[in-house]
Amino acid sequence: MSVELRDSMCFGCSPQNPIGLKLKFIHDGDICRSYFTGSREHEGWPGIMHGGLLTTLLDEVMAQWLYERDIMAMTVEINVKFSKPVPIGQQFAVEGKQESKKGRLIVLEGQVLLSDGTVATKATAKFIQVKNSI
Ligand SMILES: CCCCCCCC(=O)SCCNC(=O)CCNC(=O)[C@H](O)C(C)(C)COP(=O)(O)OP(=O)(O)OC[C@H]1O[C@@H](n2cnc3c(N)ncnc32)[C@H](O)[C@@H]1OP(=O)(O)O
Repeated sequence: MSVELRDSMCFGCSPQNPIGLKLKFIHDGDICRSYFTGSREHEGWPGIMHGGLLTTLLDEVMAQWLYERDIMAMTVEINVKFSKPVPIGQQFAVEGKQESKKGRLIVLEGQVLLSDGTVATKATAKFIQVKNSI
């Protein structure tokens, strides 16, 4: 990898960040997937995952999809549709995959899936490829 994340304090994935989400990723064909179980610290409305945190989770799996493929890119836009509440205390999956690429602009799609397979949240994000010097 061109940019070393080992010493990073990335809020999404660093194991060293004491207040981070400490996400781990599974690269399954053309999908990057992570699992998360929210607790009281992650709620907005009582018992429900905070939407901003769901957005962070989606942004992170999409960024990791790119990172796994040695593509250094930064999020420039993200659109999120929250269709169903995501309860805390129950594991859910967060997935990302590439939708298109044109020049430096890469569009990815993401979704949050509840344990019964229901799609609770959908996202589309635009990333711009940057030089390997973030
Ligand atoms: C892997 C572990 C880390 C995971 C982290 C999770 C992901 C993140 O949170 S990233 C952090 C949040 N994002 C940021 O901070 C990005 C802030 N933005 C920037 O720094 C700059 O916009 C940057 C560097 C991305 C691009 O700047 P720059 O290189 O000057 O590009 P710029 O000329 O503005 O745009 C490049 C092209 O993209 C296009 N473009 C830019 N934004 C958009 C957009 N929103 N929609 C469509 N096209 C766009 C431009 O029109 C331009 O097109 P063309 O080349 O045809 O003229």
